[in-house]
Amino acid sequence: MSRPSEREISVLVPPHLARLAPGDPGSVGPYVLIGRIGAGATGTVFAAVDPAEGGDPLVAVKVLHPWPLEEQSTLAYLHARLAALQGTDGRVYVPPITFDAAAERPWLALPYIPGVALDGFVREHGPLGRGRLIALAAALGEGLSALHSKEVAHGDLKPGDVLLCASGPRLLDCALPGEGELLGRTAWHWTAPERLAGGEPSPAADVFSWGAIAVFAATGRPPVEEEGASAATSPWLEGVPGELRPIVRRSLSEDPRDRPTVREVLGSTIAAWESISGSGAGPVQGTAVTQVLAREWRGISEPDRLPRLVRLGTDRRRTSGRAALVAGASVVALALVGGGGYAAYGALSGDGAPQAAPSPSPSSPVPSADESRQGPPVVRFDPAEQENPVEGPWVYTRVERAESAPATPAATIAPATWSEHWTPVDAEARAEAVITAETEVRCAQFCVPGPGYIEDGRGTYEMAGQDFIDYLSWGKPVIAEVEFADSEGEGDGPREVTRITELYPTPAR
Ligand SMILES: Nc1ncnc2c1ncn2[C@@H]1O[C@H](COP(=O)(O)OP(=O)(O)OP(=O)(O)O)[C@@H](O)[C@H]1O
Repeated sequence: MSRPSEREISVLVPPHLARLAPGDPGSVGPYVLIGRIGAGATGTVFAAVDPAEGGDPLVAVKVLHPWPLEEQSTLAYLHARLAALQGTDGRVYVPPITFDAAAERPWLALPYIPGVALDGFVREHGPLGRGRLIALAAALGEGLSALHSKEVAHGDLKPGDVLLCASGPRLLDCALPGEGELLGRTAWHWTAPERLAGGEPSPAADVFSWGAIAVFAATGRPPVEEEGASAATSPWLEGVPGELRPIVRRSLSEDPRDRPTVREVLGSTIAAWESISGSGAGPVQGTAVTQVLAREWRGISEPDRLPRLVRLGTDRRRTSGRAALVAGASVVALALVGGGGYAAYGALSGDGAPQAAPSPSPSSPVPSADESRQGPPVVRFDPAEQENPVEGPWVYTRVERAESAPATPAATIAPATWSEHWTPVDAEARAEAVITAETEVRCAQFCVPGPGYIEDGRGTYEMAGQDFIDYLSWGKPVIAEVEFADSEGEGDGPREVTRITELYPTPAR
């Protein structure tokens, strides 16, 4: 990494790094934010640099959504959980480098992991072969074992939390406040029944998720495709290699007491590997898991990072706590604009120069009741209503903005609450839509940003149809304008959607 001047550093950034959005902070704690990596149910993940870091300065900073964090007791729980994670063995699990649970918007910083998420990898390349599958299963067992030895359970393990890197799989994340109530909608394929019923994170629930992920990695499908079906008797176990099937089946037991411990999972996985490789410890030094990875983990290529010059500005003081959000010279201006709640902003462009802020929207991004009745229909996609959230067709309901909705969108509106401000035009009338790879999707600020921010006055990003389908699987009802291929009206059968534009208010800061 070269340092051309005190105020500029060269950073290798992730490919397709999305620009910061209006309203994003320019810095968080000591970190200067340079783009958006993605977003999930609990927060937005930014690529950031630590100006004081001499080596590779790239980190991932997750800024948490505010709505579950209003109670002091929740913040105390968050602090305790992040503190416990910090000391975890980082060979597989990725623990936070640092965090601030007392900040106005609590955040945590993690090492940047240059991997490919398991769900995307399987979607693109198909199920993992037997050797690589066993290596994945062993590494995840080791990651969970490291967490459990610190008396922390992950609580929200899903394929998107597993990054496949050249050196082996890495395990991200853990359940954060607010996530429990979303699990039934966002992650029921991967979540133990007792946790879906409101139980706390536990090692036994993590073992269930381990089994569900193993099935997915082996077959390309989750172990259950219908909510409420028993994972342990699912026919999809048939695609799991025979050596792993018994331990995977036990892991998916309904009753947590019937599940193996993580130690048993690891033991059985290593035994499965020995049975296929025909040998125990070989010339490779290290733990059994290291040996499995060394033999079986080949051919995963990480996305190339791209060089970018990042200008750090003059204010390089370390800031913390509640003052952190607007510090840092990469922020040109951060000004709330009345009504629409947009903020002028300055993101760093590829050459490191601050970009001009986009013009504030002259009107609210939230359409008024009248506006919502003009133009394309506004509909609600509710993940809870989807029979097949993976393959569709996707059920939707025509909605209109409720009279009770707050006049200004700048108020704190959590995603769940936001959709309640829209009422069905006809409560009985549900229809089905087909979303394809060709469907144009404009997703609002809350979602995982795609390659391009669209200056349409609504703070939307361009995404692919598949991204939108994934987005729905987070479990949050989505309110969106839709345009159909058959613009003339609703015939029989699902209608093909040509464009989806999510409507979402500017998040409160
Ligand atoms: N340390 C990291 N290095 C690289 N990418 C990361 C890192 N942490 C998260 N990401 C990526 O950022 C995106 C958003 O992550 P996030 O954890 O918010 O997603 P999620 O697991 O779907 O959400 P949640 O944890 O809120 O349920 C994902 O694509 C994830 O792979």
